[in-house]
Amino acid sequence: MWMELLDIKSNQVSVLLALIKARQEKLKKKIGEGDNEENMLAYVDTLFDVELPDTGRKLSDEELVSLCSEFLIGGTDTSATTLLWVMANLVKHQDIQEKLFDEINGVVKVDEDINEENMKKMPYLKAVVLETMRRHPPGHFILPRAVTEDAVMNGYDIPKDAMVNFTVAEIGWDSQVWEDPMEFKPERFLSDHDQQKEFVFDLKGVKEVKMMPFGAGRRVCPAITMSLLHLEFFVANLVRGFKWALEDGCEVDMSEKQAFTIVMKNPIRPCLCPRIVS
Ligand code: HEM
Repeated sequence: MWMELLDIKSNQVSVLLALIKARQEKLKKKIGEGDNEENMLAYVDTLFDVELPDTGRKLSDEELVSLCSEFLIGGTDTSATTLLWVMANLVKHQDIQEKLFDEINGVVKVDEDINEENMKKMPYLKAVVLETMRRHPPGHFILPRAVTEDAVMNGYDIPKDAMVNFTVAEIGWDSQVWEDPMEFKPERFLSDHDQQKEFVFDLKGVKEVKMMPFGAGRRVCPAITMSLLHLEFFVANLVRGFKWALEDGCEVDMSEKQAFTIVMKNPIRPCLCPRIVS
């Protein structure tokens, strides 16, 4: 098992390090100066000159690989899994899919594309994505935290240096906070929605933590805004273009399976029917 893990790690290093080194060389030689691609700042570029505060040393090759793969893994599987859960719920709840389709159609003109501006006028779309993240957070734990001093919480002693984990899914399923927590009801996010203002939910838990699919505190996911935007964009386009359903007699199986994230044990195999908007 341990040898297998080391093997995977060494494969990861050999694939990513070649790309990282190629990028570093390109930057050094300033090949293609003036062309757009080279003027773009890549995530890895920001790591080359980092000096660690304690020792002043630069990041090692292995550390560069770890940081880049964290970014790639953290940014792909999470969004893909969430998208699958959204679509599964829309297939299961055809009424919700139709309501979302009507919202999109009411906002976007026939010859217009969906964009960031018109998505701001789609509170139900945002509610569908948030409800999916509450009911099916792709990660059931966030990164563990270390306790820096002895503490007492709710009568429990938490000693210094203890490791604390957060049960993300259970927080979002708490029946004292959410009515019918296991039901998929996007409307719950619209109850406080003031039509005059843009729909904002305290997802970072700044005032109170009601769910935490992106974590919380200073290590909260740095890509919240971008990933919500991506998800909303994908969902809006998929629903606008097609009616999503299963073959007659088939049912959506919402069972979960632990992979890198919590995925569908039996992913949906939907039938897509192009929507004709007139
Ligand atoms: C649905 C999409 C996503 C979900 C649910 C998600 C969730 C999370 C969670 C739970 C954490 C740990 C936060 C904590 O411990 O408090 C995290 C960290 C992180 N996420 Fe995301 N994430 C998503 C998308 C992305 C994307 C698209 C990127 C990058 C392009 C990304 C990059 C990162 C990075 C770099 C960290 C580590 C931050 C740190 O260590 O300080 N995530 N994410």
